[in-house]
Amino acid sequence: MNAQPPRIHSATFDPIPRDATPLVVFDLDGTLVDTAPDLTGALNYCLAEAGLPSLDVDAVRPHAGRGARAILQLGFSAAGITADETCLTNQLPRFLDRYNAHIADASMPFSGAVDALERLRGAGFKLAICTNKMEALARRLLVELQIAGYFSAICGSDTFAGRKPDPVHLLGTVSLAGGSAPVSIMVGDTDTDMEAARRAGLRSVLVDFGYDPCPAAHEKADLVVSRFSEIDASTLLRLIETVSAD
Ligand SMILES: O=C(O)COP(=O)(O)O
Repeated sequence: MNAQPPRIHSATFDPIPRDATPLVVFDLDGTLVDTAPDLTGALNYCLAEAGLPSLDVDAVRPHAGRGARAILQLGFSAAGITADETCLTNQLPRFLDRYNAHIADASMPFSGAVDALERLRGAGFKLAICTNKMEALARRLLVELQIAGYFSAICGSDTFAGRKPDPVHLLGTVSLAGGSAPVSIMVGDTDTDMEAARRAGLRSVLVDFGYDPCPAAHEKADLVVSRFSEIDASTLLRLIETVSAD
């Protein structure tokens, strides 16, 4: 692959570094990969052990980007039980063990996601992951789906001192990937992602097919897309150029 990195023309758009390679930072759950089926599987395993009814994946999907504790809480409250902190803390290792062992049984990249990674890499973009999943789980999922090799950095909720929407998480990811915030774009599906981008000073793209594309997320996003085919190099470069034009 001999594609030259796209150049951002600094004569018009200072202070963007002249030779900076643009970076696209992807959220994972609900953006790049539909992880809801295996998260639901881990939840239902815990519910079955507790003698409680299972939940359908469609009931879990809107909550699937909120982390294991929130998913467990959902399952218990659907059975009419308010799970307190002790209950959640007890259930968490069971949930995570089960999820770790079945992390890619049914989870799949969203339609067009792998083509978009291929296209952007071919156009000279760097790619990274910034997820509120634990880093080890994120790495395992990406390896099992055979897409880990696309990313210059894979950063989870425990990689840095803060997690999204704390800008430390996103700026740390940009730094580890060898990128630069003014030429980096966050692609995500929730208000947490859009808020993180805003606080870190990155441009943002909201995918509206994800788990929680709420009105607040729409309001903060610089661009909203409904399919991966809309995420192409020229669209992203135009978005980057508006940084210093604002
Ligand atoms: O697991 C979570 O808490 C959410 O993960 P995400 O940041 O990839 O959406």
